[in-house]
Amino acid sequence: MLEIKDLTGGWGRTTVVEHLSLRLDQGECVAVVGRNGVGKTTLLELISGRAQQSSGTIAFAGTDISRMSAYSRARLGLGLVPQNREVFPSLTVREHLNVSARPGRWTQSSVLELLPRLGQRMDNLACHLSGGEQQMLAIARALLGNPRLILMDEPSEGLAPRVVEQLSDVLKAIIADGSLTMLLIEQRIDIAMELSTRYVIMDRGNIVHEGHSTDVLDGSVKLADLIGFEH
Ligand SMILES: Nc1ncnc2c1ncn2[C@@H]1O[C@H](COP(=O)(O)OP(=O)(O)OP(=O)(O)O)[C@@H](O)[C@H]1O
Repeated sequence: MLEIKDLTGGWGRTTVVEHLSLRLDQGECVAVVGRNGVGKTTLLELISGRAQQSSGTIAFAGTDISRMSAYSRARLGLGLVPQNREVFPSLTVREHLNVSARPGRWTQSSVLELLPRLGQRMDNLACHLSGGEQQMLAIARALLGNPRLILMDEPSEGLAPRVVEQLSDVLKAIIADGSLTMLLIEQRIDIAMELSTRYVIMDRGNIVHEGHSTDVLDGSVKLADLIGFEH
């Protein structure tokens, strides 16, 4: 469903991702892990079309999207939940949900069933929501666009532990639903491994290691050692 070959790109003239190749199959969740600044966000932004690709190809559902605008990629079925959420402070929850809706599996009622808290906040401005609620709103908005592939950038970042647990349950439900493929950046390794079937480790703009998440969960692979975290 997504086939990235020899991808190089970054921001302006700064190259961040170099000669990276990655393949995602329909329905799987792949976790991207690695230290800060190794290019995980840039990889997602290259796929979504908001960073600048200088060479290589990105094929999505059989179409080469390398030269397409971010808007056209979204229309083809690429959804993004960006790192800083990017909700509009002066729009209400209801307005966010109305603006992003496209026909498909996810409707306003199925999204609110998954995220009931948002249903109680429909007429609140996004700027009056807590960090966790804003994250749920960013996820709701992406789901309502009914993407085939969702790119999720550090969803748990900055959230209180209790909210992180709720978020993890929401992501589990989305994956279990089976209608989506997910590429997930998540610094909480335990959550990333529970949600994903495979992981890739990035370092200096490329994938340096990959494997099955169950090997990390059962302790046969020590991910922290491979990533080079200081422990
Ligand atoms: N929107 C952006 N505009 C310009 N430069 C960016 C942008 N996002 C990231 N960068 C730069 O790209 C380089 C790689 O950062 P990136 O955020 O991709 O890494 P990361 O692995 O996601 O790290 P982190 O976990 O800290 O987010 C950094 O030098 C960063 O400053």
